[in-house]
Amino acid sequence: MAEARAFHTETATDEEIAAEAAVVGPFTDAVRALVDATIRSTVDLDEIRAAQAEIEAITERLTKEQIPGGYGVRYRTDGTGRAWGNAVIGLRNPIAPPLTISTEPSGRASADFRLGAPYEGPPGLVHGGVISLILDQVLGHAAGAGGRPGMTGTLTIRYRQATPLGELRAEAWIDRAEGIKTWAKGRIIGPDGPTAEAEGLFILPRWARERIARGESKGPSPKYFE
Ligand SMILES: CCCCCCCCCC(=O)SCCNC(=O)CCNC(=O)[C@H](O)C(C)(C)COP(=O)(O)OP(=O)(O)OC[C@H]1O[C@@H](n2cnc3c(N)ncnc32)[C@H](O)[C@@H]1OP(=O)(O)O
Repeated sequence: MAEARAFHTETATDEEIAAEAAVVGPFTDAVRALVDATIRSTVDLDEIRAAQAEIEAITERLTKEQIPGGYGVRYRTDGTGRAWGNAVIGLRNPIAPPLTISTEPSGRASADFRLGAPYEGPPGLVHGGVISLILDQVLGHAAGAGGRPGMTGTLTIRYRQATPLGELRAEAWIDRAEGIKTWAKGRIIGPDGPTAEAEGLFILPRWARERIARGESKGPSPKYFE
């Protein structure tokens, strides 16, 4: 089952996780800078060919040892977890901007972040799919923060005005809830105000409901999806 593959338990201590983060965080930032340079560099074609050979050598070095599949989410017995492969927040994912999302137990989430050249759609503007990606995550965090984690069932975005590349903010909150369903709302705010608004329905999935019913989990808590 996909969820069995994706959720791992681990015994790493705070110190071990901090030591790893101190190395892989800056490493991922370096790869992020490489992605940006891949788009924006104006060096000549011979220089690009030479750089490609060096990058391929580094990739070969890194893939000598690697895990199968995605990073998944690793949990400790205290319920804290790390989603370091996540496409929006992942510490080890250079595709992630990344967002650092603040949450409140009342079911609110927010993040200030920057989107540069790798996230472009229309010229100088953020790709609509990237906006949807970010809102999905931030709305999901709001639901989880309120103790109502879930998988996205539906996500509706209203693009009110173009979102310029650069400094942005995302905000989300729980709008209402009923049984296993939680509706969250949110928005992206640019320099000229809100650019996109979202409403999403987050559903506690059947497999999580069954785990809770079997007594294998204390209840629907954010730890499933952090
Ligand atoms: C700290 C937390 C951080 C969290 C961050 C998360 C951010 C990222 C979130 C994601 O990106 S999740 C990935 C994108 N979403 C998915 O891949 C979800 C794929 N779909 C599923 O896994 C399942 O369809 C789903 C979990 C949504 C529902 O499956 P269930 O087997 O639990 O549903 P079931 O058939 O038992 O139906 C339960 C209720 O939900 C309703 N339902 C099911 N799927 C629905 C859907 N897609 N839209 C609307 N309603 C839906 C269904 O009609 C029913 O309503 P009623 O109880 O009123 O009859």
